[in-house]
Amino acid sequence: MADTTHPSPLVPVSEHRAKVAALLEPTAIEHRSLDDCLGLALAEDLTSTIPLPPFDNSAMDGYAVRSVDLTRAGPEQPVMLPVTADIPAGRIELPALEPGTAHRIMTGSQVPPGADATVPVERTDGGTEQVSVYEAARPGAHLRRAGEDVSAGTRVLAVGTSLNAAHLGVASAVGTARLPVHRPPRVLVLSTGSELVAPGEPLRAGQIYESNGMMLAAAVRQAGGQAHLLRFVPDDVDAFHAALAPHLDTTDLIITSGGVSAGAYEVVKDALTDNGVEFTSVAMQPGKPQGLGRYRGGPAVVTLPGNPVSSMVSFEVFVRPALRRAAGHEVTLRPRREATLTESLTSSPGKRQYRRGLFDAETGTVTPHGGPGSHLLSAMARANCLLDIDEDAAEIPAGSPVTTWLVD
Ligand SMILES: Nc1nc2c(c(=O)[nH]1)N[C@H]1C(S)=C(S)[C@@H](COP(=O)(O)OP(=O)(O)OC[C@H]3O[C@@H](n4cnc5c(N)ncnc54)[C@H](O)[C@@H]3O)O[C@H]1N2
Ligand code: MOO
Repeated sequence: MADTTHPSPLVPVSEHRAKVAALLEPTAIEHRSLDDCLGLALAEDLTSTIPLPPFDNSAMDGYAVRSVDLTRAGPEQPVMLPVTADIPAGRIELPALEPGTAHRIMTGSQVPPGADATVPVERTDGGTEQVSVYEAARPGAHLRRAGEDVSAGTRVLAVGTSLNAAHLGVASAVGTARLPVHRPPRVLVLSTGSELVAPGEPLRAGQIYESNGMMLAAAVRQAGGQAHLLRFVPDDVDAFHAALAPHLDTTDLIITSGGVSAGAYEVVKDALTDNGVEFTSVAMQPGKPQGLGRYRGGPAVVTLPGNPVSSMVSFEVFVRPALRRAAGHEVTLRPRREATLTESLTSSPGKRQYRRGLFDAETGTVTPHGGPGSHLLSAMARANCLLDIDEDAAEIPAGSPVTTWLVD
């Protein structure tokens, strides 16, 4: 049973965060097909071996020409040129463009030797045997030069990049089929509490629907981890160990929620205290009761408090940055903005407070949303930011600058 007789001194948020970060090593590097890399972190710089574009090509559908042949062309005095070749995209062998002639050319097609401009088809009569051109062309007009985007040997993606659609696009464009990426950390998410009922089941007196498990598993996935949700471990120490046992070899991090405060039935605390996990109280609201360690010397463990807002805020403050770092991401923190508070706030001195809020990017203001209560889940679901309020603050007047973390 949990020992409630010796409350420990409050640990600063920064200290607990550093300890959680130190629990997780960077995950292994795997070479994955691009199709399987979205959202993962690149493990090495990607350098292009080819230029982009790989060859000079036309930016428009029209006619490849020599600009000197068109110096006198105008709307009233078209210059007529014989069309001596057709160049669809992908044509490899190209005839040279002889003086006084034009080649019909398509967007992306190679520019034939001798041509120095493209005339868009709209500036011509569109002829296929011969073409009347109604506009002069400056040298280089509507051409895209080899290497204009990327020259061979340059870095196109940096190690630590969180791969998005454009990154995968450029990796494909330089001919990469597979990329070295960090394997997503494997996270086991456990909920404890005999009062918990699966959503979809009937709710009896004294029961609540389980929500932390789904929420934390989703937060793990959004952070770039691979989550396995194990719900409804009953408030029983043996059942707790038995639930963990089959997953130990395939888990990097165990996240629990609930069962860590001062009550008589704190199963997480009771099961983990002599099995590698240390429990502390952090100078933070919400999210005071916390724990961390290694389960029997194996996977890392972070125990989060059961109140839903406490669980989620603790995940944001402690777990998300550590997971992102272990998964190799250069950017581990949420975007932060200094915003002007629209209404006054009170806080508990001695505890760093994280309130939920609505950040308005247009006005640069932030409005607290919902009260400080750690059961106010629906207010958190409507919020778009956390207000990071200093440990020493007691009252923050409207108009004060406050650091906000933008969450999604
Ligand atoms: N005497 C004291 N009581 C409490 C203290 C304290 O210092 N002394 N701390 C309070 C604070 S702060 C928090 S936070 C909570 C943390 O409690 P636990 O981590 O032990 O969580 P539980 O007691 O199991 O549950 C708290 C609350 O959250 C609900 N819950 C739990 N798990 C889930 C879940 N998976 N899905 C939805 N809701 C869940 C649970 O039903 C309770 O309502 O302790 C305070 N008490
Ligand atoms: O830590 Mo509790 O989170 O204040 O409700």
